[in-house]
Amino acid sequence: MGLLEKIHEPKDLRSLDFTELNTLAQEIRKQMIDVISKNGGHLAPNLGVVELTIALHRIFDSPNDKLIWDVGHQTYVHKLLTGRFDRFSTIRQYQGISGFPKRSESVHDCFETGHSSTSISAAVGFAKARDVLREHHHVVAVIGDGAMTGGMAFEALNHAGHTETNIIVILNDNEMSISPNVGAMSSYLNRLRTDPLYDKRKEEIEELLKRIPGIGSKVAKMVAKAKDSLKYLLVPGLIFEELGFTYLGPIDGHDQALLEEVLDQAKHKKGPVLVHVVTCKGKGFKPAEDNPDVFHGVGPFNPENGKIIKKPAPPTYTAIFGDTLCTLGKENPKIVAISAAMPSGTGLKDFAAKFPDRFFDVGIAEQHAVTFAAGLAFGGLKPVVAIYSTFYQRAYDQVLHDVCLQNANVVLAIDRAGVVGDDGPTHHGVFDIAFFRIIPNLVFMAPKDENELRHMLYTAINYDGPIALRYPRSAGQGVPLEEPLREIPIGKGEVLREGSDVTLIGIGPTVHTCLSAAQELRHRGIDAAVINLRFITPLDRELILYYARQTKNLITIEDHVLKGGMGSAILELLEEEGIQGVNVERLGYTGFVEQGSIPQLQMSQGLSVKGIIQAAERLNIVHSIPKSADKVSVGK
Ligand SMILES: Cc1ncc(C[n+]2csc(CCOP(=O)(O)OP(=O)(O)O)c2C)c(N)n1
Ligand SMILES: CC(=O)[C@@H](O)[C@H](O)COP(=O)(O)O
Ligand SMILES: [Mg+2]
Repeated sequence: MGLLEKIHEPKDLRSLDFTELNTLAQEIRKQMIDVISKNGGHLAPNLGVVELTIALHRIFDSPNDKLIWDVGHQTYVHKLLTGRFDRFSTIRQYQGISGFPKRSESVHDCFETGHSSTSISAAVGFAKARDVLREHHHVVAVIGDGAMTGGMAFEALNHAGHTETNIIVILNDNEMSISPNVGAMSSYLNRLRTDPLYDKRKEEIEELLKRIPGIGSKVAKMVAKAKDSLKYLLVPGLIFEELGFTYLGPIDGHDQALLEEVLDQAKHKKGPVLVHVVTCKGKGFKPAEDNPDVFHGVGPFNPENGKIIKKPAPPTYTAIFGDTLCTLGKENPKIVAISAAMPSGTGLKDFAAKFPDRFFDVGIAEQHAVTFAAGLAFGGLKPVVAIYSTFYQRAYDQVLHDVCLQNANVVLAIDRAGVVGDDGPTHHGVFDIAFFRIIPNLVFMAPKDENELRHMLYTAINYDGPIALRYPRSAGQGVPLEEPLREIPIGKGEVLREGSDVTLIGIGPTVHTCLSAAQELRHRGIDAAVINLRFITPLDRELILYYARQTKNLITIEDHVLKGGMGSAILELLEEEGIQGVNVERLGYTGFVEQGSIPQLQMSQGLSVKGIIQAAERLNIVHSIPKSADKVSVGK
């Protein structure tokens, strides 16, 4: 049995010496490589924080002291050290442990994260509560250099500094966001990391002091001891000092003894402290060290050589989006593309390479990304803002207030719309229909397959005003890509199948589940029409009302929560038009959706052929479900 299996809680770490800790670090890395090579997950971020997490759990006393992890994708080590070694092989799996902090999983997970740049705000909250309740524990936020580019982080630093709140912020600086980090903060940190002057100036000053007869060597020792005051003079960690923080660092984030010494120092300082830790993303696994972006969030791979195991599948919607934007970008020099720190995740890497002056990676700053786009639009360009659905939540006011209210000519590309799989509830894009469809002036569409995505993107580029399209984190349907690109008439759905007994209305890829269900219903003598709605706003009112009156039964199916979704919009339409005697069944999610594979989640949530048949049963238009019903489901 190795050391790791004997660690059931942080206190078990405190009896180990540095040789044993080094062995433990190796065991942790091996365990993560083994499990993530099967499950997939955030390997590189976690390999980079092994020594840091061990040190944090040795110097601080979780759960009395609060450890809050920004984004939380780097908490696998924390989970291994806080009693979840035995369940670690289930990480990110359906009904397994989460890949992010989960309060229900452990008392050591004091705050749930997943969206970036929230940790310092939460830490200030915990600290202020501690002070009001006259408690005396420590509060520590661990935030990466990427997350530090998020506006919320600055809001919190500003508040903490101003109120002199006793918190410790560990800045885990590995020069990487998902891709190489961007922005002025990143260049600033780079200067701090690599400031040759700091060491030189420190030596020069100490040499100078030693030369002063009599007192020199004593003063030199004193100054050397009071490193932090010397740093204050020398190291331009000033941005944090000016915000009221004591800045400690930069220090080697893989030097266990040094980490513990500095964390202990930070623990005894008054007021807000920022410890600048320099780490290597992917440390200890060469393929991940060499390609930290690829191994940031990785699928299954060969643990021997890091070779990614790719399953044959049609191109993803994201890939088709990126390719099409490059094609359109060649023809139209006004097209510019914006990413919030996720150029590869959003398929914009090729566009960035082909049109470097027309691509902007703004860092983890979705709010800025959207309003920046509005500025670009009124400046005469055609901006396309590609952000995951879940991260668009961060920029809601900017979409409403800065884009739609003033009709800015902006394209909102909403990637990862629908359940996204193993990332779980913090990342599922299942609220955007609700929060975007209510905004006036916004056209909002969803393609049924990758071919329609291309035509919709073409339509969006040629449309004058705010327009959004949502598409999932999955492979396309493998349909042939038609040329030439053509405009989709705004607000017009399409009838894929005629029928007289019930109308199945899908939006996006759920249309394919409707088509499969219609086949199944036909075997029971039920004649189902299938509509590809295409537009959430403006709704194709005429089409919906015609089929509502004709079949008297509607079943809507959306990869989205029911509340405020596409089905709600159709109910509102029937009510506005005073339509009576039409039965409606809506399929979608009733709340937060857990983690698991996309098909698993859609099946378990009733977004499947079986789900539609059961809905038809509830409408009393079909009476039994043979076993074969549930073989097919939406998405891949
Ligand atoms: C609001 C928000 N936008 C985007 C993301 C996607 N995302 C997850 S991790 C990450 C990069 C984080 O970089 P950093 O904080 O430096 O952590 P590292 O992975 O380098 O340890 C991004 C952009 C997110 N989780 N939240
Ligand atoms: C932790 C985080 O928010 C990102 O790494 C996210 O997991 C990426 O999602 P995709 O894998 O869908 O690009
Ligand atoms: Mg980083």
